[in-house]
Amino acid sequence: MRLLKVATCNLNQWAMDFDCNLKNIKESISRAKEAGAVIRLGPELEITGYGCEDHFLELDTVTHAWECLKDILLGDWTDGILCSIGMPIIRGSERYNCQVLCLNRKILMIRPKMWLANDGNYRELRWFTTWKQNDQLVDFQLPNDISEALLQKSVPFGYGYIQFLDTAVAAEICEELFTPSPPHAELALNGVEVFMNASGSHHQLRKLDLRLRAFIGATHTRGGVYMYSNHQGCDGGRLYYDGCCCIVINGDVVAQGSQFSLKDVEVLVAQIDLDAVASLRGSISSFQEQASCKSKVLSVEAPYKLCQSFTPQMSLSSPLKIRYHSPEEEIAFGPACWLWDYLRRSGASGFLLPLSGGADSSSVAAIVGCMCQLVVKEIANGDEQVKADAIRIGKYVDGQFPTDSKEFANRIFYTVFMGTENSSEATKSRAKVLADEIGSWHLDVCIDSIVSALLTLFQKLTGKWPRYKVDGGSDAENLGLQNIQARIRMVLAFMLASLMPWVHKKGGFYLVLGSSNVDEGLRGYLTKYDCSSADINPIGSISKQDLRTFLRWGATHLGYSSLAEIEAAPPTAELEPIRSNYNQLDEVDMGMTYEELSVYGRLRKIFRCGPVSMFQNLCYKWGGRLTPSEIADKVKHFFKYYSINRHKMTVLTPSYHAESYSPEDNRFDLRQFLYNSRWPYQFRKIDELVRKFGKEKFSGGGIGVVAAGSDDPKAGL
Ligand SMILES: Nc1ncnc2c1ncn2[C@@H]1O[C@H](COP(=O)(O)OP(=O)(O)OC[C@H]2O[C@@H]([n+]3cccc(C(=O)O)c3)[C@H](O)[C@@H]2O)[C@@H](O)[C@H]1O
Ligand SMILES: Nc1ncnc2c1ncn2[C@@H]1O[C@H](COP(=O)(O)OP(=O)(O)OP(=O)(O)O)[C@@H](O)[C@H]1O
Ligand SMILES: NC(=O)CC[C@H](N)C(=O)O
Repeated sequence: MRLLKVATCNLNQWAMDFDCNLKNIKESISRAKEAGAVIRLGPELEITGYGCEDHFLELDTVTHAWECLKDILLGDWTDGILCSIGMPIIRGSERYNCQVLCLNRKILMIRPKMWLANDGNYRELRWFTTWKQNDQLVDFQLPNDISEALLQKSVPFGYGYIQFLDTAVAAEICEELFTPSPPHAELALNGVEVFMNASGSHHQLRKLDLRLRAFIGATHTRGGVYMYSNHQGCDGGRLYYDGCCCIVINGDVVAQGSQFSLKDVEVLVAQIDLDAVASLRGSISSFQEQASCKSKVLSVEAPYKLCQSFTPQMSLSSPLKIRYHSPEEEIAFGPACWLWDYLRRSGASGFLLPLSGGADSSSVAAIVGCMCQLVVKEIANGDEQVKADAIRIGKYVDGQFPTDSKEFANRIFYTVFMGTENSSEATKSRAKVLADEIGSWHLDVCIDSIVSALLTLFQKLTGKWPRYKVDGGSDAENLGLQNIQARIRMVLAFMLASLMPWVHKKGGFYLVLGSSNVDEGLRGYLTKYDCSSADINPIGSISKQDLRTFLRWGATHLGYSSLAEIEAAPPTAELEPIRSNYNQLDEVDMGMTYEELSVYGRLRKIFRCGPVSMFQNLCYKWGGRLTPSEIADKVKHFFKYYSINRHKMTVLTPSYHAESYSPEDNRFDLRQFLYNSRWPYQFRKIDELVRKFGKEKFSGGGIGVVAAGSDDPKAGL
């Protein structure tokens, strides 16, 4: 037997905070060594943090990364353990995203990334170039001060593996695994038994199985040990890196780390028998055949042994049943962990949420409640960092710390209901009941006097007093009156967020939370610069449908029973007067249901449909119950409002990225914001198709879109 103990980790790095990152790296190495591991794998670009973006263009960033690496190599961290450490490296005039493989205070090899992540949220080609000389390992001259400090002049740089005396080990960097022709395939034929995948990969709902299937697929039919390490947490942007470090052998997961956690460092260790890899490979004839005529990959010799032979002191890690979170849990825990990182790193004293008692703001309130529960739980589990952060943010004194999530929420979470004459008692009371269940500091204010002050001013200016439509007013008057209420709420929310800490003698400021969902954004069913404008939004890329199932789940699993009643109520903006024969309803206002919006959203973004192909697909999907002409009207209606309102996406509050159909304009869904909203060419083509096929019967088929849940097979692996 060749017994090998390996360690991988989830690290909560913060882009550009070198001290924080170095501390976490050292902690993970220490824990790996304590556990007796001889390999330690860390996440991609772990020294700088993954999300540095244009900071990678600064020479300082690369220099500081070398300084941190030098610090690690001058200590005893790498004694007896192969450490794979991620950092940017400049060679000549090219900048690479690299894994630096170190052992016994020396660098054995530098492996630059060959296939960069460059779609969706990723833009690695903006900062790095790919390593293209796959048949070369070149000599890399270490920077002078590193070279002097380590007494090492140069190191092999390029694509290859490290040949130890008893096994072969290679890096495969994040996206490389997901390419059509991944390096591990030929590395396995070259005898590499251990693959180390350093990753910077973000959370997206319902995606974990794609990632796990890739690790399993990589080793199931060709044998091997697959180690995966990832960042975990908010490293300064909209993404939540969702950890899930794991170790897989021959297609079996033998160690699986957490997906959502408040821990800064999580180390996972497994003990495996490499003879199981050799034995599997030896039993597959096709593997033997391909290995015997493989194209050769270069290697670096390392005259060390990593394995132990058969000994009673070691046990073997056995296959685990993979744990998946339900989508409802993902909505609760992902944004909750992201919010915690944001809060503790922003210097704020808490959150303030305009709580309407409707589904969206109540979902945000529930997520903050969930965050408070996680904090209390983690402190009870002995996490000193979470405890220190919670004491600082909650302003606990005399050795006190949070032991009850409601009490903690009361210190750091403010909710405010801002009613008008159009608000119902039902929503006002739902907001209050939910706030009580969560424990937030709840305020209830009536803003009618501010609305009428503005209208009085307007009357003085123009001599006019606008009326609602139900009272005989025009569309413009009706919209104007709604938008005043909505925008006053935003101004008041920011005022309270800056002054309430002073009122409560706390100092600091509160972060204003936004609560518009992905569908409202897509349709533009929100007032620009109203309460949808906030500091951050944990649900900005989650669909209404997913939020509704989350609310039902939260009523029992988070213990906030009022969420069930909130979910059951029909969505309404309550910006127009309620009359015996009129009640403003979202879906009536929008001219489409939230379910339809989800379908349009997925077809537009995930399946890259323009108006014509969306129409064609929907003819197959909905053709059984709607005529082509009805479908054409729906598609045109959607594209008209999507394009009229696209400008609102340019000022969307920064939101947790959770959904691949997000219309977020700043980073993810890059499009123009001034459209010809009549789409004359495209709509004419649709009309031609309606004329041609208007009487035909369509049934079944189309792109496999369901309202929620179906997704791009590739996005956000
Ligand atoms: N192409 C363009 N490029 C840049 N800016 C453009 C623009 N077209 C209009 N604009 C600007 O945008 C303004 C129109 O947008 P906006 O002011 O948002 O107003 P608007 O979209 O007309 O109205 C807001 C809609 O959101 C609905 N709503 C539903 C639920 C809740 C809430 C809420 O707020 O709580 C609101 C409300 O019922 C109404 O239908 C124009 O007055 C103009 O200033
Ligand atoms: N009466 C209110 N009190 C406090 N905040 C409100 C009130 N009405 C609306 N808001 C805030 O404005 C946001 C946008 O209002 P809108 O009516 O569109 O709600 P929504 O997006 O349907 O969300 P919700 O389901 O929370 O009502 C809400 O999410 C909420 O944060
Ligand atoms: N950092 C990367 O290479 C990311 C790759 C891939 N798209 C992912 O989400 O995992």
